[in-house]
Amino acid sequence: MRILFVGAEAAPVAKVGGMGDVVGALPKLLRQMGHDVRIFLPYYGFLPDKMQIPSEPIWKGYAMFQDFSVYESVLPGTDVPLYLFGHSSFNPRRIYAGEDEDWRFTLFSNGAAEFCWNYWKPEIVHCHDWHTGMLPVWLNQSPDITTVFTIHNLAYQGPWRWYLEKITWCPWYMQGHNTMAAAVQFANKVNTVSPTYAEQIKTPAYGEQIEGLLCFISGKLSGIINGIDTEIYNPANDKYIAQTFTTETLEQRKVNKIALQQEVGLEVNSKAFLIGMVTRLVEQKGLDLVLQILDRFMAYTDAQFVLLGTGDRYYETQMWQIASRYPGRMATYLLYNDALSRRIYAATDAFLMPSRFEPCGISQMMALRYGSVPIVRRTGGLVDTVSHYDPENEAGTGYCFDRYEPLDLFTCMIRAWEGFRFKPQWQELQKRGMNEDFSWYRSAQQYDNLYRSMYGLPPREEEPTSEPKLILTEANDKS
Ligand SMILES: Nc1ncnc2c1ncn2[C@@H]1O[C@H](COP(=O)(O)OP(=O)(O)O[C@H]2O[C@H](CO)[C@@H](O)[C@H](O)[C@H]2O)[C@@H](O)[C@H]1O
Repeated sequence: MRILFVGAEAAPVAKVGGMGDVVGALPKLLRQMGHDVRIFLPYYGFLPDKMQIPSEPIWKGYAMFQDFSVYESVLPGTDVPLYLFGHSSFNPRRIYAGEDEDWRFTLFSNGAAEFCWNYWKPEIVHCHDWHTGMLPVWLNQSPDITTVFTIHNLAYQGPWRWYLEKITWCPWYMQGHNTMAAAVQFANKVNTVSPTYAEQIKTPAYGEQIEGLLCFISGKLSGIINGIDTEIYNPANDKYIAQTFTTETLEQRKVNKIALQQEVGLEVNSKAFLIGMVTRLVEQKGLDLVLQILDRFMAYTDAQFVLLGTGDRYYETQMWQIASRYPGRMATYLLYNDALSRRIYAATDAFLMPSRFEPCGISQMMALRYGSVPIVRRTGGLVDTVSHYDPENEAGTGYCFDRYEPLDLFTCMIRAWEGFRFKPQWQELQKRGMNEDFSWYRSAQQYDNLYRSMYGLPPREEEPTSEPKLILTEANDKS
């Protein structure tokens, strides 16, 4: 099938969070399964630094009284054709956070619709999050193009309808008070990124005001868990970490801990219990809980803590201030850095993710892959990917708590800190996590079946995976 992915992010060239991972990884796998998948992405000002882009556009179009150009390239490291939507509003060297956000992403969606109608006609347009929410509405005009809408984050729902009516074409049949609601109504299939979250968003606690609508369309709503790129994120050959390792050579992992402690200015001590966090600093990620207990946790224990993240100024300053009270024991890095994030996954003993809500979560899968034991709140995709540690039966992969309460998080962190003293059991816990299979292959098969179902085709028989299994046996040479 011909499939066009349309989204605001695509790793490795334009990524802020997990959506970029999905748009960057899934097309590669779907192409291996025989689909002609291509990506449509804004031409951000920083992209020429990261990849080769021809100077001549392949097509010029017109939408919302604006001229735009489309450039063709290839997503680096893959064979996936990448179309870049060129317009001056995307020239700044940023992905989000501008005053013209609503306007320029509506223009981007409009450009994508024009592109499908006039240049490369796909059978399926796979849209991601509110930025692309108007596409299912407009493409409803074309019965030969079907749409899939993936919700990565329901909290961000895009511009209101009154604003859309001022700037663009809202057809007479359009329903929905913002772009997210409109997409949910008009997409042929709607999915979110884990089965648990797909159920949760039908309730008032997680539905972000559109739970009624999501219940109403539940017949076309499903949950497909994300994967991670197990080739790029592989502790056995990751060139960004000080020491590669596998489940067989877990002892060597402490070299990474020492290297990280040196790098971020923590006291060098391979026996210290080191907790890491790599995250967008936003309410979703449970930072208000962390702020309520972190000071006490640091005061009561000898643990160390390293944070890498950017986001709300309030959380940035609060975390920075706690760090200043624990020199040598807590480090806060307020920046975005992929290489450092890998070193944190590879060096920390535990990884903290106490999310208020979590559609899927990629960081906890990365942590498991690199042997960092997740401490998570049981919500959304965290329920589907981390199982509760049961020392008696030697089962489970992480420490979990249920209620969104500071005391529950505190208790859970203390339990992990205590558990870390029992080295053989801890290592088994790490190994179980590292042996979990989070490769994209399984998700790709489910997306394939979703696409097939839209054309009345039966699900494909499960084929043996062509992906290397995640059971690691031998450390590859770093070179
Ligand atoms: N400062 C920093 N430096 C380096 N790397 C950083 C970083 N901050 C974050 N990252 C990286 O960004 C990714 C975060 O992905 P998540 O899925 O955990 O959260 P996010 O909320 O962005 O994604 C949303 O979309 C995804 C995809 O569907 C869902 O899994 C998720 O639940 C939903 O909230 C990870 O790869 C992490 O390593």
